[in-house]
Amino acid sequence: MKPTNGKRFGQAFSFKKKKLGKGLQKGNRQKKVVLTKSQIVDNEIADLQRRIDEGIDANQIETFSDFPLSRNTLAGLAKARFSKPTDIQKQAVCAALQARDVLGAAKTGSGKTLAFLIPVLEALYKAKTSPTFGMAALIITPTRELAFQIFEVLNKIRTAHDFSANLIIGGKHMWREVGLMNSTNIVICTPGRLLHHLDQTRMFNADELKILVLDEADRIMDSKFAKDMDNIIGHLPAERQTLLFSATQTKSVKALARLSLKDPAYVSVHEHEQYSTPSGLKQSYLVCELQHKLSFLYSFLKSHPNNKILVFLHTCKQVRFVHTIMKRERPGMTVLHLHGGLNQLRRIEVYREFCQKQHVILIATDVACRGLDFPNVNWVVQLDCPTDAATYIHRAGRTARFERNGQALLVLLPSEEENMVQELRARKIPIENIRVNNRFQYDITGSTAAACAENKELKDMAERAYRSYIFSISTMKNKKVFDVSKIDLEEFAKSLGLFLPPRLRFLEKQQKAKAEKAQKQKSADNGQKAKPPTDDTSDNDEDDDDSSDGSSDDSSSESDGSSDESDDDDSDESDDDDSEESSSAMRDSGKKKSQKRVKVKPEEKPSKAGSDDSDDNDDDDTDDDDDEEESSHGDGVKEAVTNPKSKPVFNLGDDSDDDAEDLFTVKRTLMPLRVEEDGEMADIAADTTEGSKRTTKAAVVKRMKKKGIMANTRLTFDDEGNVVVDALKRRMMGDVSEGEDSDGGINIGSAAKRLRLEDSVDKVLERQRIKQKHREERIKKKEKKRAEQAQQRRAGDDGEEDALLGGVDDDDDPFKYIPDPDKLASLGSEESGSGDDENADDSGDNGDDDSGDDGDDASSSDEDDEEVVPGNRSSLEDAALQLLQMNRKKKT
Ligand SMILES: Nc1ncnc2c1ncn2[C@@H]1O[C@H](COP(=O)(O)OP(=O)(O)OP(=O)(O)O)[C@@H](O)[C@H]1O
Repeated sequence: MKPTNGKRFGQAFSFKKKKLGKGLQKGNRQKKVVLTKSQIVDNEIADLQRRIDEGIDANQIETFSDFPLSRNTLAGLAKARFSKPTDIQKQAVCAALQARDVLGAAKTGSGKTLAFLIPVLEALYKAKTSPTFGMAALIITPTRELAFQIFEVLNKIRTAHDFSANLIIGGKHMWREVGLMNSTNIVICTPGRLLHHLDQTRMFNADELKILVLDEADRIMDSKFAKDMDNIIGHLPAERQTLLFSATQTKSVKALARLSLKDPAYVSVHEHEQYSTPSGLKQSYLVCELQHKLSFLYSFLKSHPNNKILVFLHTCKQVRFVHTIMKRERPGMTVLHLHGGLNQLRRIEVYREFCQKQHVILIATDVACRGLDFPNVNWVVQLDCPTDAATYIHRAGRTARFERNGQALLVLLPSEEENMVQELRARKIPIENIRVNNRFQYDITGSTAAACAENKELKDMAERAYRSYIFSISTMKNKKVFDVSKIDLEEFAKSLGLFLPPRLRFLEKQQKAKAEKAQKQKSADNGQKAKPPTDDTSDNDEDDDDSSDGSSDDSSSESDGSSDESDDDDSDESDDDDSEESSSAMRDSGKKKSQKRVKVKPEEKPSKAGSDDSDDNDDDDTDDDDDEEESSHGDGVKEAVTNPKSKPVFNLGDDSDDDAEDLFTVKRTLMPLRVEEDGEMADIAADTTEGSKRTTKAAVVKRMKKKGIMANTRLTFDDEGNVVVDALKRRMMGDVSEGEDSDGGINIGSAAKRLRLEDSVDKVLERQRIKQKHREERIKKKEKKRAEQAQQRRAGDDGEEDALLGGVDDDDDPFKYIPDPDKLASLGSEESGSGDDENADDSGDNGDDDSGDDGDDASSSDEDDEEVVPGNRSSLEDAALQLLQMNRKKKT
């Protein structure tokens, strides 16, 4: 019997023909059973489940088709050219297909991504997820780049499935993501952004979630993300499958309990191997002083020209600076940088560029340390010591991936060597010590200093890099390895091109809090009475307040030191930047200047300094408040100034706290002295320093605006203290000064323009002033000469003498011979053209003479003035010239 709807039947039949194979077709030809697509899927799922229930032996698996996987997944894998599963894939996929929670651990580059992506596709397929279903799978990673990479792998293998997938990683407009969230089956995200959506996006929920994956699970479950993760987990249904993967898997019961895993399968394929790092990875370390690191890096890059090199540093600010310096030094390869401070687009661009290029250097924070699968990296250089062995493993694992070879080099400070190497060896990391051949070393310290000297921006970068590094070291948990007291700050600053080490307030605070704590402990131990109420006690109270706003608590401020992985990049010391810039700018002016300034300080408070000296040996000193520190630094300052090398190293131990404080406060004492010159600015600065509170530049500008003080203006005062308004200057300046400030603050562009103009106006006026002075001198000389002549004549002729003397003495005005300008007004109007010419000439002169008003110029213009002496010319000429003089006088 022919089907009523031939077309439909034909479709169904041809589909059946295609899907069911020849044997089945023959058998069914008579019955002609029509299966819908949905039924075929159901049958396939049932068949897969049956195979799974029968049991899968990971050891029997050779190819992906040996797994009970859906045809679509197998097609995707084949299309992406994955045929043989790796060890972790065999084990983890088997466990996950049995719907178990999985804790997967395997060496870096061993294929963990596929080990969780395959179960994700299968879980969704079995749940018959359609694009409108909502979020059924959630993959959480610590970084955006890793999320992006997973998304790309997923896109390769999901081609035959029709699940929707999307990246939710921030850096895009929220509203765009909102649209995506509700129509996406597989969401790949970073924790912060996901939480944002879970909390704020209407209609978005995770009720249909089938499978949760945490890639780099140990990182995601550690303290940095703990809060976010707890909140996220609160939004997820309890009934779900959970897969955790990492090269350094967490076994923390506490962390796992938070995820409520149910009888998880612990899959650790390399647990019993001799080493925890890939066999193709050759690892070595060398010891290098901090101040030589930059030169070492440059030497290394120069000596490995045709390589792909990944360099790790602690903080974004270091990365920015080192990247700029390396680019300037031109090591012969493209230099890229990657860190959390870059915008999303740039991050992805850099990631792609580094993947694509063969000979390239990438300087990065730990944002690039986990999971990223850069192809063919030859070297991983850890220029800053990793926070712990796990970070080392992840960083080094960016090379020697999936059966390839690679080299990892770790650079350690002498103070880091012993404990770090011990820690690495305890984690089964084979690492050997190598030495640098100094013959092949370049030294870029000089060129870095020169670059910083000529480029303010670079110098600021260097300062930030300096601070952020010290901050990261001082907040590291592992105090055995990271000891800020062992850093030679002065030398380190020099190596970054800085003349003097920038001030480190967070360290001061830390020290203060530490000392306070120690003192409290000490007095508690001794059962001593509290100190008698002196100035000190009130000071201590202030200290308590101070320390409460931040770093007093060591443990709370401790971190892993690196500003990196998540999207909240270096929040670290950035607060200091603004407020410290002013002090750093001051330090630019050099040691000589600072010597002058700091010497003043002890004289200002001699008695206090003296009293503090007496306490110097007392541990209590370290509890003193800011004022006392300043005074007590009097001697320390002198010492530091006369012998800058005397205390190059901070010693944070009890005995040497004083020394460290001395060095710190060298900079602090400079602060008020610098601003004293600036009139009212001094008040502001004094206000801000008095209470030991630092204000930012922005705050100072605000206050200046409030007080109506114009920035970059010079006020001149007369003897009575009244402001002298230079009318001529105003006129010459025109209305440029009016446009100086914009509503939003100082307009740097117009301020600079105005200053330039002001400068040239000053030059013109100065030239006028000098001319005038010379003129007056000449006139005086002539008067004197005339008086002498008159005296001589008087000797011979009394009558004549009277007349002459009367001519001089009757009137003190030396310009008596100049006609009344009003009388000459009409003449002047006729001659005004010549006056203008004169002006034009003057301005022309000045225009040429940028170098200012040296003697030559003055004399050359004086030649013209010689002719202005009255009496040598006709009365008309004289009058015109006198008028000119009048014009000039008026102007000045
Ligand atoms: N079965 C496979 N066949 C061929 N290549 C594979 C296979 N599985 C993974 N790879 C390749 O191995 C490389 C490393 O894979 P992957 O990034 O998943 O490693 P990983 O274990 O997650 O590393 P890490 O611990 O650094 O995150 C990738 O380039 C990937 O394409």
